[in-house]
Amino acid sequence: MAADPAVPHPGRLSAIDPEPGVRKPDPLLILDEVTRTFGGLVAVRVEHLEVQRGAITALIGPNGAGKTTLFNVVSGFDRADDGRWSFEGQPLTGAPAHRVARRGLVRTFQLSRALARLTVLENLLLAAPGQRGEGALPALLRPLWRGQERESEHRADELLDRFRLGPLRDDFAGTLSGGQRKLLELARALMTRPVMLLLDEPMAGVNPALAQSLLGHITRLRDEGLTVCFVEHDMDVVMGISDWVAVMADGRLVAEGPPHTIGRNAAVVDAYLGKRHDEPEAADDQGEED
Ligand SMILES: Nc1ncnc2c1ncn2[C@@H]1O[C@H](COP(=O)(O)OP(=O)(O)OP(=O)(O)O)[C@@H](O)[C@H]1O
Repeated sequence: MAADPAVPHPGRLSAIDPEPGVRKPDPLLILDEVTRTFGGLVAVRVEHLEVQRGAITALIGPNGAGKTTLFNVVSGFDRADDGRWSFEGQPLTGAPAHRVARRGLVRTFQLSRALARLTVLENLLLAAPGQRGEGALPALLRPLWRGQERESEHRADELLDRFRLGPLRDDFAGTLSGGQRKLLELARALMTRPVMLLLDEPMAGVNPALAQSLLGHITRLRDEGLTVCFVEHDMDVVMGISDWVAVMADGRLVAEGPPHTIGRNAAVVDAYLGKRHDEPEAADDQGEED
């Protein structure tokens, strides 16, 4: 992927007011009044959020803040109760996952048990666009698909080289280490040449050496023009690679800003410390398993 000169450098974000819901110079994803409730619990209530094109945005917040639910809603794996969102200037509200992915907004998933039983290469080919089904029409179109399959395999090999997974091409995905699985998840998401990636805790379970390499891969993808939004608990990772940080607490967007401003933001300190003060240590001892 070549760098697109039309993409404003993410550094331009540093000139923006660090306010929740602030307008961005080139928003790729825009959310308005997005609400998701579970029974009486309001898991997400985001009034306005813009994600800048070509930047790495970290979505942080204490446990239960609504980060994953927001990812699920936007990527079409869950439904919102209310709200609107658009991607590249076109409405995306309520679109199912496969249509969201086709529009170029792709999220990574942890390797499932079923995928662990396939080889690394098969995992990538399964993520390729236009996977064919069974039946008469597929049989008729087979010659067309051969070309597409060659193209998918070529793309898969490019990605395996890029992430240094080439030697593991024919190994079962289930035999990979935690870090290698994360690389495979990233490679799978890139098979469709997305415009924006949603990564849920990309560093979880990755050893420090591979974490550095993974961070390098993510920043290089950003430098090539990809927009990245990721949920992460590790603040070193957030500080290390993000251009912008959005903070959720109790379903709401409570703060936004460049990474260096976030630690001293009162709403962020409240969100994290308030949570701990609300939950006395004794409660942990009596708590149920989750
Ligand atoms: N399917 C569900 N059914 C009921 N409640 C849910 C469901 N999914 C999420 N919740 C609740 O919604 C709230 C937000 O959860 P969510 O997982 O989005 O938070 P999070 O910020 O991603 O947390 P973590 O950092 O711990 O993953 C939590 O109170 C959670 O218990």
